[in-house]
Amino acid sequence: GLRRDLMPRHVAVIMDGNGRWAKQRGGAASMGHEAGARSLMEIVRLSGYWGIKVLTVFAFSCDNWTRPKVEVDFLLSLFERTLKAEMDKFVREGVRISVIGDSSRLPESLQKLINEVEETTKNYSKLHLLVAVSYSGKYDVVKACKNIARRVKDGVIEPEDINESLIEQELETNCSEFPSPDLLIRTSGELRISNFLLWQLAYTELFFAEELWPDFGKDGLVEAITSYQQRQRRYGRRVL
Ligand SMILES: CC(C)CCOP(=O)(O)OP(=O)(O)O
Ligand SMILES: [Mg+2]
Repeated sequence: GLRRDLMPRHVAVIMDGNGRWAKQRGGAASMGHEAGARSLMEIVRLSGYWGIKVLTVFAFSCDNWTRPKVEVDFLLSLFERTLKAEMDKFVREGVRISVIGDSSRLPESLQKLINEVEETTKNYSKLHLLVAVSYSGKYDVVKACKNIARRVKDGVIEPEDINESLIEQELETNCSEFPSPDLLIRTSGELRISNFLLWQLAYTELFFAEELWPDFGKDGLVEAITSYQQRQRRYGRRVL
């Protein structure tokens, strides 16, 4: 069984497979995304119950903007509906919500809702849920570089002051108590990072699940965490 003392503090998830799940059932992608939202709420519930402190989920990447407008509009409205529908539960359970990504591209109504949800839940500490929307790892690093270059240009810092910690403070995961994921789970059998967190995944354990995201639940999460708990993390050292 799972060992609570070996629970990963920060789990990151690339939720993939909604489209294939819908196709298997003769439905449109929207049917898969609806099922995927239910899957996410189950994983949030289990993460909080098992004492995981941070859960970062890839909900919509910068590259997803190239999908058909009908699917993009559906996904954005699904985010809004889900945030509204689940808000009471987040408040009751003490789940802090942060949305990372280029929010300037989101509809005004969704930006407003995100600000309200982040403000309402900012002091909760049961579980910190980071939802990556209009996000990519390269977007995050480029933005950090711009901010740092501006500070050097303004004379606030010198190039010599730039180090790993200073960069991490500029990444959007800086809001998290544990910014580096211990475990990354990707569903649907795809074996790639797809421009998710990049800097932060430097020493993250990777787990690839066959299940399509809507089919990923307690059994899948137990399998992923059990695999994680059996691994020896060396961080490049020689361990005798
Ligand atoms: C937006 C994101 C959560 C969607 C993940 O599923 P997907 O639409 O990429 O599904 P497929 O890879 O099966 O098409
Ligand atoms: Mg996909």
